[in-house]
Amino acid sequence: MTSTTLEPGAGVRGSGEPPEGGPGTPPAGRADTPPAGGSGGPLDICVFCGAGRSNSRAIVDTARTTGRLIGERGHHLVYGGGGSGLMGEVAWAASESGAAIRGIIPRFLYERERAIAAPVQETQLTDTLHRRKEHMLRGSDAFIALPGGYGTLDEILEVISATYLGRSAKPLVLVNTEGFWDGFVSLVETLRRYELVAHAGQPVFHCVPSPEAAVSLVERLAVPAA
Ligand SMILES: CC(C)=CCNc1ncnc2c1ncn2[C@@H]1O[C@H](COP(=O)(O)O)[C@@H](O)[C@H]1O
Repeated sequence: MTSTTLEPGAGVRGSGEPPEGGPGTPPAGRADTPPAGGSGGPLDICVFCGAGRSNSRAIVDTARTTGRLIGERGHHLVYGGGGSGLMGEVAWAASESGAAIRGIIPRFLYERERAIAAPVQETQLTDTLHRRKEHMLRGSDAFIALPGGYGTLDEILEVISATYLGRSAKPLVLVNTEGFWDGFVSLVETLRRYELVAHAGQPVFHCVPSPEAAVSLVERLAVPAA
């Protein structure tokens, strides 16, 4: 059974068949003890990751493991709605382990990112990338970022900005497979060193070595919506 939530003016699309084929812990956004969350209920976990597939076996495995864990632990997946690349890997693994899945995708990306091949139960079509991010931020309890490209960076910075400006308290956890995020963490340290960003009231992001650590951390920090 699939359903699609629409923005005004958006077209209805469904979901379809499966796609083809199926280190370290750098300093987090901040080192202080995070606030207690974790009521133990199911979370709407939004996963940001690449629409491409990556040439790294470890990164593809990270995507699959993240999706699998979300389903196995009884959580729901919110993601960018694509059916190919790392997004497709997360979604199919989550689906195979029983997760409810909501895909949020701009209409203009629906075909390009093979949303028809994604195992979503609910597809939300938006008019713009901006609206997609708004829905992801508002409709999720926590965010896990896997390796990705410009779009993933954009999504991460959207959450970081909202947290930094005190407009969100939802945790963001970066999965640092093969040190993928080391350069990003280092850039943030540079911004701090030059006093162009300050410490926010809470960590603006966390960085962990594995999907297991990421899911455990969001379970501890996130507060499910009532
Ligand atoms: C430099 C910069 C931040 C550019 C902003 N560019 C973007 N902004 C928002 N979403 C995007 C952007 N580029 C790609 N996306 C979308 O974000 C998702 C992840 O993209 P990516 O593979 O990480 O790439 C894909 O659905 C992709 O189509």
